Amino acid sequence: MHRLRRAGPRPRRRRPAAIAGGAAMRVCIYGAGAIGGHLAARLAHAGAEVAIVGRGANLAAIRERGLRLEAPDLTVDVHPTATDDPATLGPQDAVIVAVKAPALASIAPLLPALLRPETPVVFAMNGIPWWYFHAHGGPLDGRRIAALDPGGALWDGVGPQRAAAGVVYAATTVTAPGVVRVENPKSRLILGEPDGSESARLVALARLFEAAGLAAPVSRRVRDDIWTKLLLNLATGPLCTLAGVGQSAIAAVPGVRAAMLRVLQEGEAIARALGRDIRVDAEAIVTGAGKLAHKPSILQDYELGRPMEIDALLTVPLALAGEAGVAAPTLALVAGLLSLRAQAAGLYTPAA
Ligand SMILES: NC(=O)C1=CN([C@@H]2O[C@H](COP(=O)(O)OP(=O)(O)OC[C@H]3O[C@@H](n4cnc5c(N)ncnc54)[C@H](OP(=O)(O)O)[C@@H]3O)[C@@H](O)[C@H]2O)C=CC1
Ligand SMILES: CC(C)(CO)C(=O)C(=O)O
Repeated sequence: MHRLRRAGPRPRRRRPAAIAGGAAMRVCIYGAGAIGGHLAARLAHAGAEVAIVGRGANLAAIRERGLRLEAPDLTVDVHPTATDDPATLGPQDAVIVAVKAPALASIAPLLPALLRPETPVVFAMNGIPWWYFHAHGGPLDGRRIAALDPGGALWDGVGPQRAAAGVVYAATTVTAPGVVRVENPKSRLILGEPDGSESARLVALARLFEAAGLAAPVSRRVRDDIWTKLLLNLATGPLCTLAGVGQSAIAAVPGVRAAMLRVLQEGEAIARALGRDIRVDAEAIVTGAGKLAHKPSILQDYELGRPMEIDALLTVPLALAGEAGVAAPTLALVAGLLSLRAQAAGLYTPAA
């Protein structure tokens, strides 16, 4: 039994989605930190068959005491299957990867043990994904991004045809091993296929998350969603990390707020030059970000001495801006400073 403590009125317990044949959908969450822990806890609480691949102190705590989610709408302790060896879990109906981008190369060889020929792999991560140009169409179709998939381990070993996007809106922190706190009241996981189809595999997964109390729309234009989310990361992550404070603190300083607005405008121009149909309300985004004390995950990484997602969040978007002939001087400045700081801390090595 899960121990429950809920904030607010008791939500209706929904039945988990089922796959063809009536069996419960087996989902593996690879990487049980802030985002993976949040997703796994909701699924487990809703009764889905969820297993976690984790490591270290976090895994030890989940095995010993279970996983605790503290979200505005739900506080719950769950006890999902948790392991450091994906081979012990066997093939899944869906895999959700929620590690930081620099960890992808090391997990790539271990993912196939979780896969049947039809198993989708959702990368619930920030930034430009390694598969971005798969099914993109146009002259860039099928282009690989070496900085995000060194040696092609994911493209060749997992395959872009399995890949799907997971765009996460949830300001989340691991506050202690096995304990995940979500700050914003309305979390969201936008799912999307690279080819824009509303596939049965994502619709089934979306139903599962919706049943678990997490909004999970399936987007037909998920690259637009990837960029819209990335703009928020660009406006918050680097400046918070340079200042060593959370979002509300930077947004309260007029000069920094102005830089956040400029970064959003530059990011939007890059996205539009790449064909994305997005138009953001920069003022509203900065105001919204400034309401949360949240330390962006890239700052969390810096403070905890973990490899930082500089390539997926900054280097690759800036390289794409350069190719598209879009000037992004403010973004280049904050990215350059952050890169230097990350290199000095031994948390990032630029590609040669
Ligand atoms: N936190 C947030 O608010 C948000 C984060 N995101 C994005 O979501 C993605 C995940 O971020 P987040 O959850 O914050 O990151 P965390 O660092 O909190 O979680 C990642 C987890 O993966 C584990 N991990 C890394 N490598 C392996 C491995 N080889 N085997 C097993 N487990 C492994 C890490 O273990 P260890 O701790 O030992 O490194 C950690 O527990 C990132 O792309 C991030 O940018 C998106 C929206 C919001
Ligand atoms: C919550 C948000 C948007 C903060 O920048 C994020 O994605 C992160 O922490 O990485």
